[in-house]
Amino acid sequence: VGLSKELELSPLQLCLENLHRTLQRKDTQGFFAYPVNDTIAPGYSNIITHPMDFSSMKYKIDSKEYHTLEKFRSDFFLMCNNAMVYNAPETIYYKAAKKLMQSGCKLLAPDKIISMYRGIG
Ligand SMILES: CC(=O)c1cc(-c2ccccn2)c2ncccn12
Repeated sequence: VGLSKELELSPLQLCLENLHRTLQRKDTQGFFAYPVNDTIAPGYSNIITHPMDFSSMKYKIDSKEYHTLEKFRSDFFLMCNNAMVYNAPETIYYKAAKKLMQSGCKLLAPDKIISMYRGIG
């Protein structure tokens, strides 16, 4: 039921859901919504050893795989970095990743993370 579902989410999870939603909203073209596959990106799985995308991050939040904000933060930067490794600088994907990373830097700045823990703790 609705309320009991809500209560299942720990304070950390609520914080992670919030950060995830805020960051995903910035991906207006949806380039980072789902795993990149080799059909749309030839050779992707040979070049990128640790793929990451917003849907995988959401799954990790819901399955309580993130025990700290730092783990969530590193997955977010992994996702952006992968796009800046695979795609050439002049591509729309590289530019979108760079912009998304800049938003993430602000939202996930260490001092912001600390104040979030203060808020949770
Ligand atoms: C994130 C990324 O590297 C990416 C997303 C996509 C993408 C994602 C959704 C729809 C279309 N393209 C993509 N296509 C070709 C090469 C790279 N990409």
